Order: sequence, then structure tokens, then C-alpha cells
Amino acid sequence: MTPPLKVAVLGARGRMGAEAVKAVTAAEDMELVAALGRGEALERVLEAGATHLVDLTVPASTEANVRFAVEHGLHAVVGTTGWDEDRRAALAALLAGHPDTGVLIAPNFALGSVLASAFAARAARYFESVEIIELHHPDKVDAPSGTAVRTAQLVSAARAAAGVPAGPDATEHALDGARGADVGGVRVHSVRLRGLVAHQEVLLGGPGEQLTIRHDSYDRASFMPGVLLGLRSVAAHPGLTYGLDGYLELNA
Ligand SMILES: NC(=O)C1=CN([C@@H]2O[C@H](COP(=O)(O)OP(=O)(O)OC[C@H]3O[C@@H](n4cnc5c(N)ncnc54)[C@H](O)[C@@H]3O)[C@@H](O)[C@H]2O)C=CC1
Ligand SMILES: O=C(O)C1=N[C@H](C(=O)O)C[C@H](O)C1
Repeated sequence: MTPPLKVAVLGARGRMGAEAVKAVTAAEDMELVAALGRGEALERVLEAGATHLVDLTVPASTEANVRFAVEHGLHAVVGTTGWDEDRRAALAALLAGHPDTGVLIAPNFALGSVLASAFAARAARYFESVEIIELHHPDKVDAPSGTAVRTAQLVSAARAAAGVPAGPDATEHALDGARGADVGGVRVHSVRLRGLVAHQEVLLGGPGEQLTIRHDSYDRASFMPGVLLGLRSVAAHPGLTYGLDGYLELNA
């Protein structure tokens, strides 16, 4: 029998971390060996014999946590936001010196969300205009969401590859922020509202028609199959994978 994956969860007292602790504990092929909150020494992960680390902390902590994991030969599955291009490049450079170690940075672990972003990228070349609205609970510390940034990047790359220009926009006068954030030429609008969990709409507009691709996470349980898939797959994918779609066969 294959021995269970020895998993440490960082951010274990947070909304996502607490859910991940439950999911890992319930998985028959995994053993939860450490569950750390803010201020607890990372060395405890090593003392516990972890081979895999899940990071669900905050943008200010995640980079140091993941670097620690890689430097100690642990595979890492990362859901925390804040991994911009510079941070990903620095991590990829570090991983080059640790060729057997894998890191997954997943802006969104929900399968439906990953599919929605992929569908949006596929549709994007056929529409004049594309904008994104992301809607989250008001305790979220970052905006726009990591998922919206990733979706905008995918949409932008797909449009560039097809030679489609940025959508028309005649705005000459606007209050700051009224047109949202510009992510690779795609406007992203962030809503924060009590009662929401994590939601996104990609609006695609052409003459006389609109396609809306919407995904809703009503519960953080929606993210757990992706966390477990990431843990089961990460060792077989050395180096840095950005997006859970890297482990899925979306074109099959
Ligand atoms: N990829 C995905 O599918 C998802 C990603 N997220 C992202 O995950 C992150 C966490 O989200 P939430 O759980 O909602 O936030 P949260 O604020 O509820 O939890 C974060 C926890 O991390 C702890 N923490 C901070 N620094 C730490 C450190 N160095 N070591 C250990 N613990 C530390 C905090 O004390 C807190 O308990 C955010 O960046 C969020 O955007 C959230 C939901 C889904
Ligand atoms: O903070 C959250 O809640 C979420 N964060 C991730 C993001 O920023 O995209 C994933 C999901 O949207 C929930």
C-alpha cells in the first residue's frame, strides 16, 4: 500500500485553512501532520515530517512560507493570493535549484471556476468587449481577486493570440475607479458584500448580444476537491505550475 501523504496546513485557523484541515483529515490517502496558525514556527512542519505543505495564509506571508517549503524539499500547494509575475519568477528561479520539488499556485481551487475561466478565454476572441465582475465577502483583504486577475490574463492572452484589440471605450470623464482596474487591457470590477462567498461573471459583448459566464462558490467546500487534487498531483509536476488547469485535461 502507498504510504499516506504527510500534509501540513498553514493558515489552519483561517476560513480556508480550517476547511482544508477537515478535508485532509478525511482523506484516506493523507495524514495531517501539522496545522499551523500565524506566529507558529515553520520548523514544526519539518519536525512533524511533512512532505507536502498547503499555504492558505495571507499575501504578506505566503512567499516566505513557500520558499521555506522548497528549500526543505517539501511540495507546496498554494491558494493564497498575491503571487504576481515578479514573485512567480523568483519562485521559478528557486525551484530550478530543486528539480524534484513541485509547487502549485492555484488562484482558484473550484473546478467550476477553473472551467469558467477556460471557457471565457475560449470565447474571448469572438466578442468586441470583455469585462469581469468579481464579487466576494467583505473580509477579503485583496482586490481584484486572484481568480479575476488570472481570468483577465487568460482572456488577454487569447485575444492577443487571435489579433483581437482591446474593447472599445469612449470614456473621457470618470471618477477614479469607475471603470475598474485594468488587467492586461481587461477591466475588472470588484464588489465586496456581506453574504457573498466567491463569485465571478465574465461579460462578453458583441453587436446585439451578450454572453455571461458566471461561477458561484456558495461554500468553501467547493475548493476542497481542488486542494486534494493538487496535493495528489504536485509531486508528479516538478517546478512551478500556475493554475489548477495545469493538472487538468481541459481540451479532452
Ligand atoms: N485558491 C483558492 O481557491 C482560494 C484562495 N483563497 C485565498 O486564500 C487566502 C486565505 O483566505 P481566507 O482563509 O479567507 O483568509 P483568512 O484571513 O480567514 O485566513 C488566513 C489565515 O492565515 C493566518 N496566517 C497569516 N500568516 C500566517 C503564517 N505566516 N503562518 C500561518 N498562518 C498565517 C491568519 O492568521 C489567518 O488565520 C487568501 O489569500 C484568499 O484570497 C481563498 C479561498 C479560495
Ligand atoms: O478570498 C477569497 O475568498 C477567495 N480568494 C481567491 C481569489 O482571490 O480569487 C479565490 C476565491 O475567489 C475566494
